[in-house]
This record gives sequence, C-alpha cells and structure tokens, in this order.
Amino acid sequence: MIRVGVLGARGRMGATVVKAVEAAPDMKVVAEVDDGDALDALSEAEVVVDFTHPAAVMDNLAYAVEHGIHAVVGTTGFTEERLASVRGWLAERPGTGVLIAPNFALGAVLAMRFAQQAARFYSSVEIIELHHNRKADAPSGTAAHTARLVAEARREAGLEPGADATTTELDGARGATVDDVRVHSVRLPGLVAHEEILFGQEGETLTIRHDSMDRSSFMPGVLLGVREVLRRPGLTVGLENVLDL
Ligand SMILES: NC(=O)C1=CN([C@@H]2O[C@H](COP(=O)(O)OP(=O)(O)OC[C@H]3O[C@@H](n4cnc5c(N)ncnc54)[C@H](O)[C@@H]3O)[C@@H](O)[C@H]2O)C=CC1
Ligand SMILES: O=C(O)C1=N[C@H](C(=O)O)C[C@H](O)C1
Repeated sequence: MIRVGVLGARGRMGATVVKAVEAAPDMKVVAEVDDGDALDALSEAEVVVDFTHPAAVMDNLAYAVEHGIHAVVGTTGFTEERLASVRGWLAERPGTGVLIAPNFALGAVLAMRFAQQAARFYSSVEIIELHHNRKADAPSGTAAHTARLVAEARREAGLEPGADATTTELDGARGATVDDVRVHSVRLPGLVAHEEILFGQEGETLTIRHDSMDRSSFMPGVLLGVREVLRRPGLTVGLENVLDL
C-alpha cells in the first residue's frame, strides 16, 4: 500500500483526492493536512499530494523534499524561478521525485498536445479559459502552460505574432499576454474547468476545447501520478511525460 498524505485536504480538490485515494486498492491516506495544521503530520507519508494555494505550495514542497517524501502537485503558480528552486532542492535529495502538473485531466493534457501540434499551421492563436468563480488565480495554470507550449511551437516554426489591427482598447479587452499569446479568463458559478484554444488564418479556424464537468476528471491522473512519482526521481513537469505522449 502506498502511504499518501494530502495537503489541502479540506479544499475542493483535496477532499476529492482523499476519497479517490481511499477507494484505490493500492494506496491509503495516512495524513489529511489543511491550513494551520502542522506538517509533522506527514511523517508516515511516502507521497504527498498538494492541492493548496500558490502562496502555500512552495513551503509544503520544501518540507516534503527535505524529508525525502515524494510529491504530486496540482497547485498552480509555478514560474521558471519556482521550478528552478525545486530542482535545486532535489539535487540535495537525488532519490526523491516531484511531479508538478498544471492539469491532471487526460483530455486537458491531450488538448495541450493537440494545440502544440496545430500551432505551426496557423497564423494566429488565442486562448479562452473558463472556470468557477471561486478560483484564486487568473489566468489558469493550464492556460498559461498551453500558451507557453503553443508559443514555443510557433517560434520553432518561425512564425511572427498574428496580425491584429486593434489600436484602441479598454484595459483587459484583449486579454492577458502569456509568451505573446492572448489569454482570456472567464469566471462564472456553474463552471468547473474549461479551455478553448482557437487558431485562425484566412478562410478557416480550428477550435480545440476541453471541459472538466466534475473534479472526478482529475482523479485518474492524480492516482497515476502517485504511482509513477515513486519511480521517477527528480522533477517531472506535466502529466504528458508520465503518459508518454
Ligand atoms: N492540476 C490540476 O489538475 C488542478 C489544479 N487545481 C489547483 O489546485 C489548487 C487548489 O484548488 P481548489 O481545491 O479548487 O482550492 P480550494 O480553495 O478549494 O482548496 C485549497 C485548500 O488548501 C488549503 N490550504 C491553504 N493553505 C494551506 C497550507 N499552507 N497547507 C495546507 N493546506 C492549505 C485551504 O484551506 C483549502 O482547504 C489551485 O491552485 C487550483 O488551481 C485545481 C484543480 C485541478
Ligand atoms: O482552480 C481550478 O479549478 C483549476 N485549476 C487548474 C488551473 O489553473 O489550470 C486546473 C484546472 O483548470 C482546474
């Protein structure tokens, strides 16, 4: 049985993870930690799963790595600087694995990969992400990650930024720019997690859309991450690497 500690255990994702781990035949929950609880409660855990907050996740990860506990992280807010810090900590603990994934839903991972493949064929691209209105961060981690992947594919293909005749705009009307890609964030009660990647060129558009209708959509990916991180020392970013896409 893999001994799992859940960080953010009373949150929307954390509570869903606790149930999923308890229902899995090969793992059990040994610690449920939320804001204000001592991290010492994780002493029995082999793997921690973190769905907390961008402001909390780095301290949690530092603790896990320092104590040789593998980590599966869904919390958003990872910049290149943060990833470099995690790599630095792991260099001191070569046997420990950390998997950070902006999205654990299979369809979201596939949508990102399809968008990466389509990017070089279209002159313009924009992303719309739509989430529940209790989400703390905008744009979503998934949309930011998608934008970076698409931008990289466009650069490799030698594409210039898409033509845009906008000369006057209200602040925010054209969205945020992530690595030269426009990202638009919608927040509405009733939504869970949704993303559209829209490509355009003269005469046609292509829309790639993924919808998570329920948080159960993330659980197969999280459980796979818990199993895989045990045999992947070092830092892995993105579930696509575990799925071998
Ligand atoms: N990678 C993925 O597939 C997914 C990632 N997320 C991300 O996961 C994070 C959490 O999302 P939700 O569960 O919707 O948020 P939430 O607000 O429902 O839950 C977060 C929980 O973390 C707790 N928390 C805050 N600071 C903590 C600390 N220092 N130690 C332990 N617990 C702490 C809060 O009290 C709360 O119970 C967000 O960054 C979100 O974007 C959400 C869904 C899927
Ligand atoms: O906060 C959420 O709900 C989600 N957060 C992640 C993100 O920011 O991309 C993953 C998913 O979109 C749900």
